Order: sequence, then structure tokens, then C-alpha cells
Amino acid sequence: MSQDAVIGIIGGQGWMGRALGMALLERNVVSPERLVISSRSGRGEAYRDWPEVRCVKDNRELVALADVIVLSVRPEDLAGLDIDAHDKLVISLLAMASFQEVASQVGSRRVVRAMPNAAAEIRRAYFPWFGAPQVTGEEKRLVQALLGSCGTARELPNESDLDYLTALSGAGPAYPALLAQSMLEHARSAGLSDEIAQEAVMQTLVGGSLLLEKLGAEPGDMVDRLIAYDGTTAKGLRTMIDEDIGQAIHRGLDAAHRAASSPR
Ligand SMILES: NC(=O)C1=CN([C@@H]2O[C@H](COP(=O)(O)OP(=O)(O)OC[C@H]3O[C@@H](n4cnc5c(N)ncnc54)[C@H](OP(=O)(O)O)[C@@H]3O)[C@@H](O)[C@H]2O)C=CC1
Ligand SMILES: O=C(O)[C@@H]1CCC=N1
Repeated sequence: MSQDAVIGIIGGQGWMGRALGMALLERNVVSPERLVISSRSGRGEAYRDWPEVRCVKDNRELVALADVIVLSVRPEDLAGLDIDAHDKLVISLLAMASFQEVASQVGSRRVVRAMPNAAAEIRRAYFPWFGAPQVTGEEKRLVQALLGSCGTARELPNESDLDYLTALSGAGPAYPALLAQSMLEHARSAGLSDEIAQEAVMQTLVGGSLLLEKLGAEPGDMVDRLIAYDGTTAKGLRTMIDEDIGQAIHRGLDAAHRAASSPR
């Protein structure tokens, strides 16, 4: 499939659809006249700086215009999509919708399932994908280029890995948000002003994550290195470990994985 393909994003005004659309445009992966987006309202507020982008409300019109169809509606809206994309490459961003379900809904077996995360908005998503055997090598190169505009795209060897990663990386930005919320509540209850508490939590989580990325080592090495001081960090970490924070995280990931793998 040509790199000049027209890309259509169904649900292109939503959180993930808009993040992908903006990344494609801002990174010059797709020129605005090669992008079509749809929403039920047909409005294109997010694309007002790109007047060449076509904004439609009829998904059949989008399918007729585009070579590649990206599905970015919520899972519960999949069944209501009345499209026939039998001659198109379809990329589904939906959680909890299997290859079989997507293929029968859109009438194409040239289906890629891909899993963004909320960090697509800042081009830092981990964006794994799995392509059905009917997807050609040239189409896979195009998929890698399209999804790579939002961060790190990675082809997976099987669909079950995608279901797993839906729970781990797809939902993932919510996990540091939960940690931040808990740290923030604690800092406020210790009497810190809102401004300082917020700044301290944000800078600590962002700085700590960037450091882990730079070191590229096992996260456990950093934990061990700080426990070795036998100081304040060791006291905090040992208490969290004794309270079974690891088990709580594993149980949460198991529950999210079960939800991602079960038929709706
Ligand atoms: N948000 C996240 O962090 C992640 C989301 N996902 C997956 O991405 C998908 C999209 O999620 P997200 O972007 O957050 O959801 P949003 O609700 O933000 O976006 C969905 C969009 O779909 C549009 N829509 C609904 N029905 C139709 C239709 N029939 N035709 C055209 N457009 C339609 C809605 O617009 P309107 O109402 O105007 O029609 C809306 O803008 C989901 O399936 C989710 O599982 C995956 C990983 C992470
Ligand atoms: O919560 C969900 O189902 C989707 C998938 C990962 C993030 N949002």
C-alpha cells in the first residue's frame, strides 16, 4: 500500500482519534488533504487549523474516501457502525473487541488491532499492534509509520499479547495517576500547601520516570540501591513492600487483563 494512502479516522474528534490525527499532521506523516475524520456531529473543531482535513458525519462517505480506516470509537459503539470496508485496511484502536468481532463488523479481514494509551496526546504513547495474516508487509510498514507518530509503535507476534498490553500499557497512564493522587492526598494531610504538594508530586514522578528511562536498568536495581542506604527511603519502601503493594498491583493488572480478554 502506498505511503500516499488516504487515512480515515472514525471517531477522529475523540481523545485517541484526535491524538492520532494531530500527530499524523504535526509530524508530516500524512498531509491534511489525505486525512478524513468522522464523528456523529460531523464537526471538526480539533482540526480548525487544518482546513484541508475533511470532516464528515457519514461513515460510509469516509470509507469511500479513505484507503485505510482507523476505528477510534468506544467499544460499545462498534456494533452501531454501519460500514462495509471489505476492500480496505482497517486499524482498530478498540479495547475489548477481538479481531473476529472487528472483522465481522467491518467486512474486512485485513485488520490490525492496535493499542494506544493516553500519552498519545503528547506523542509518548507505547503503541503495540498486531496484524492479521491477511495484512501485507507493505501495509505493516505503513501501520508502523502511522502509529509511530504517537510514540513507540511495536508489532506483536500474537493477538493475546495485545489483550495483555491493553491492561498494562493501554490503561497504564492511569497507574501513575493513582500513585500521584495518593501521594498528593498524603502531602496535603501533612499540611503542605496545594501548590507545593502538586509541584513536589509532579516533579518527583516525572523526574523519577525519566531517571529510570535514562538508567535503562532493572527498576529493582534502583529499589535495592536506595534500600541499601538504610535511611528514610528504606523505611518507606519496606513498609510498602510489607503491606503487599506488589500483590495489589498484580491483582489490579490481572483484573484489567481479564476485562481486556473477555467477550463483552
Ligand atoms: N482513552 C484512552 O486512554 C484509550 C482508549 N482506547 C480505545 O480507544 C477508543 C476511543 O477511546 P477515546 O478516544 O478515549 O473515546 P472518546 O469518547 O474520547 O472518543 C470516541 C469518539 O467516537 C465518536 N463516535 C462515536 N460513535 C461514532 C460513530 N458512529 N461514528 C463516528 N464517530 C463516532 C465520538 O464522537 P461523537 O459523539 O461526536 O460522535 C467520540 O469523539 C476506545 O475504543 C478505547 O477502548 C485505547 C487505549 C487508551
Ligand atoms: O479502559 C479502557 O477500556 C481503555 C483501554 C485502555 C484504556 N482505556
